[in-house]
Amino acid sequence: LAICHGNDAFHRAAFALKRWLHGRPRARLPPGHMGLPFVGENPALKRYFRRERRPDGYVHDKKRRYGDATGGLYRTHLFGSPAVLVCSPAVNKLVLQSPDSFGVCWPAPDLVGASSILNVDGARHARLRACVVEAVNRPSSLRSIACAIQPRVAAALRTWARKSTVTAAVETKKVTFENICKMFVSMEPSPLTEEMDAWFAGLLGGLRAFPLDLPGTAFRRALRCRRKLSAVFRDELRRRKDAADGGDDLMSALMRTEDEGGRLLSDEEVVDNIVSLVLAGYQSTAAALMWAVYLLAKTPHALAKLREENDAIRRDKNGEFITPDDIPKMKYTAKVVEETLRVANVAAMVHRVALKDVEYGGYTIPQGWRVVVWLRSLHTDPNYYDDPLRFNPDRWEKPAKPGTYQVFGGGYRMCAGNMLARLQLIIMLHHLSVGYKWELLNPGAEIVYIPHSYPSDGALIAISEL
Ligand code: HEM
Repeated sequence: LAICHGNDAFHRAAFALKRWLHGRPRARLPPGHMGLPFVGENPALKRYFRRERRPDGYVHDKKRRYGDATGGLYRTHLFGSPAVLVCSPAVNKLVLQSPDSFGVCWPAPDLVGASSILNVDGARHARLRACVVEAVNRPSSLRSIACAIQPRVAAALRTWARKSTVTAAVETKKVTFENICKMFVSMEPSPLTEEMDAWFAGLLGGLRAFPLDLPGTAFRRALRCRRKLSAVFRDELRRRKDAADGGDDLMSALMRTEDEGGRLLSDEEVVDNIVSLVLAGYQSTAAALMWAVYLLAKTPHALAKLREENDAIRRDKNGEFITPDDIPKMKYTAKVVEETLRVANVAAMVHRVALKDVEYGGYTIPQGWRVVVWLRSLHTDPNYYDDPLRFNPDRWEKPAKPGTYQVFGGGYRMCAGNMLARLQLIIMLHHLSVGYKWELLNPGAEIVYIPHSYPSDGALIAISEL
């Protein structure tokens, strides 16, 4: 305890000295605690997530201890850096929508890719973002994507039923990866894509690990996986250029992207972005699909309503696949999608760094400190959602209170694939609800929250055709 207090006092003193030297002695840090030297509150965070299995307890206990009057700001030390944790609609908005004050901050930028959309700022970011949004998030592109991915989803579900017992987490990953390979680089499943899947898992493991480039570390392995993935995509790029075959997918859209001076993206930029786009869109979507399967199995009345709506659509369509034109009619399905995303909290938090001292509510977020935007605490706060841990699609009869629904982040870096993620959920919910019945084999399986939230058995289900 004495060491903790000593560490906190040290950081407060360093802050006070700096403010005093800058002639602003009255500036205050938000309330909170810096935890242990070097590791900060990481062990406490792990305890809440891993041992106590109540991830929201970390923020709720801070609110209880230091009060709500802070406006949702708490000082801490997380992921190797002094940090301010933010967790209210107003302050989240400030952080996510102020590019001049808060920049992107990845623990390992090399793994993400130096010229990736996730890493760059300013005009470069805007240019890449426009390209990605155009290629995967606009109604015109979603129409062709719906055609391309639906047969695979329908076939995957038939395979699940043939096996009769499957682990939803494994199967949703498989079908999502196959679809992403198809949409982004026109690759069909092959032994190579299977290897790539394992390399992406290695890459993701490194992003979550301490960035220590030593033999045997997850980080070293992730660097190796990234190099292999870059080599595969570089070969594909070269092949397209040699054959003068641009293709019609996300890679081709990146290959056509120009800056104001008419300069095309370099090969490195295309490759960096393809790697990070797969990374951004793959496991997140797969996890959301798995949670939909899980939550519906636990909520039969919601599944019955979903089935009723989708049966009617199927009858209207005479067995043809759905298109984005059908989506406005799928009102209950849309509620299931939003509620799944709210409860699943696939992206629990996002990270920024303060580019300058920022004042908010009488406190200072110091320049250079990490800012952890705790998205999930909004979605599990009873002030914003009645009985927040209950899966209740009907709650979407009314829209969420402003600023309290941030499953895709917000502002100029809000998820560039949010409509694509929603479309994939809608397509799977449609085919699953009209064609199959399923039940959880371990309904009481514990929920684990590290490295991300999922039932400990991966949602093992028995599934058969209706
Ligand atoms: C359920 C699935 C998904 C969830 C929960 C999710 C969540 C998020 C969140 C919270 C952010 C904001 C990160 C930040 O502010 O730093 C983000 C950014 C991003 N996401 Fe998603 N995402 C999902 C699916 C996808 C898909 C399918 C794509 C496909 C391309 C995608 C591409 C991106 C990109 C490119 C960004 C960075 C945007 C930018 O910096 O301008 N995401 N996502």
